[in-house]
Amino acid sequence: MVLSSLPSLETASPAHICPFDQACSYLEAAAKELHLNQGVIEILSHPRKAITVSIPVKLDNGEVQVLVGHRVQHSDILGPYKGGTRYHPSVTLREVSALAMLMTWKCALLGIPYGGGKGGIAIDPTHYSVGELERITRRYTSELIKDIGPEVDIPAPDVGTSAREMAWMMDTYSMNVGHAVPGVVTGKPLSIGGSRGREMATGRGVMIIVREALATQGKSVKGAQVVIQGFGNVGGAAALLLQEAGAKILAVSDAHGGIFSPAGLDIPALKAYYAQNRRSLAGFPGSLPVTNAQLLALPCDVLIPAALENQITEENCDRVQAEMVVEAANGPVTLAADLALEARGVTILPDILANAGGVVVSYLEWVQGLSYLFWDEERVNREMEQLMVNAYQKVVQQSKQRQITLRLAAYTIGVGRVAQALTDRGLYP
Ligand SMILES: NC(=O)C1=CN([C@@H]2O[C@H](COP(=O)(O)OP(=O)(O)OC[C@H]3O[C@@H](n4cnc5c(N)ncnc54)[C@H](O)[C@@H]3O)[C@@H](O)[C@H]2O)C=CC1
Ligand SMILES: O=C(O)CCC(=O)C(=O)O
Repeated sequence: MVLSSLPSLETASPAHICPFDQACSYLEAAAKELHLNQGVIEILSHPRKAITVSIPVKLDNGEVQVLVGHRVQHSDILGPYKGGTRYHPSVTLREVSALAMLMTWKCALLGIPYGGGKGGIAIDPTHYSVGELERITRRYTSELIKDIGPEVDIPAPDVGTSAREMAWMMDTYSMNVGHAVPGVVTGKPLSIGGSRGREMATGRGVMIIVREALATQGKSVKGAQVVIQGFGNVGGAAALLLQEAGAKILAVSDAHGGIFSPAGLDIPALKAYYAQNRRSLAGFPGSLPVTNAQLLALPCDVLIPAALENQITEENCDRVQAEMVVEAANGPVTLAADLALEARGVTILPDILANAGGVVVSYLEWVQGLSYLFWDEERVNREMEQLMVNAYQKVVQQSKQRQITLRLAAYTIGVGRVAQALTDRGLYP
């Protein structure tokens, strides 16, 4: 699949910045630093397989709609393709391809035996009933039946999906092959072989990276002032766990806007309010409204974009006042903004490290499934923390040794491991 041959319409992400081109730029920078052979770079710049499917769905009112879904399998050099499934209107083949490539480097950086993949359907899930979402998910899974599996490609939740969709995927796959196959997805409910700790895992990993990064700078998470964009699975969990660790959460937001409190938000109370208030942050007692643009510009120690890509751009990065940006989302800082922030001395903890807690616990879920064992949450959290801290330390060490940014350091480790495996397997032509 040659991505450059895709229609030009596909190159336009919401912010008109192509996530796949950006992902390739980071790959090229890492390859240059590592003096990789051009043939290796060529191979790694292309997803191994990109699948686009039509998903006809009968709506509750009897109408038929045909949706578009993708699954991109970037690399399986180190193991089965692994990565989430996104339901969001901005989903395109190029976006999914970029996210699949990030998964390859993320899994390699964390030292887990997976390649990289990602999938998605271009829909706003809030516009569909639960029944419609189930039919959409089952049809999408059926279309991918020959391309996924516990040893082939293992989907997980991402934006707009959760354990519920993973259960539907697992059930559809299992019905098609004729027996239960829990290992075809991770992030599934506990009742069908999910892992304790998976729901909070990405947020927990973010908390660990914030804590470690502050400690490296001789600072403590206790009292650190934190601002978080996105209050979903990742942002919500990160807010809760960072507050538990002693940080003050000054502001949070979702797609509709945010709230701010100089005294710090009470996150458990806010979560209860959000659930009761039809998932609206507005009007939380003691808070002031902020727009997403204002939120990114609030003075704070740590800014955590935990929503979508291309949020901190060339246009708004001058207004960012945080001393540290921790990428809980995938690709929230554009390439141009990354360079500008680094030049100003802002520390950026890159996505492939900062949000890896989710895929690490997905891996632990898969390992528990393969060994027919269920660990308690303490063990899951402990094993995940060990892998996260280890990866963090390796990134810091690489950054110091090579005098490069933390992002380039993370990429050189991830890309370097995949390139080495590619060469050792003899796949280099
Ligand atoms: N769920 C997971 O385990 C993992 C997720 N990620 C990444 O974390 C990010 C968030 O994912 P989840 O929390 O799972 O998704 P989610 O669907 O649970 O939550 C997304 C949140 O972002 C908000 N949002 C959407 N557009 C926004 C905008 N323009 N401005 C501000 N907020 C906006 C939504 O309202 C929601 O609060 C994504 O980039 C995803 O790829 C990364 C690793 C694992
Ligand atoms: O848990 C997983 O397998 C994938 C998580 C994911 O999509 C991500 O890290 O971006």
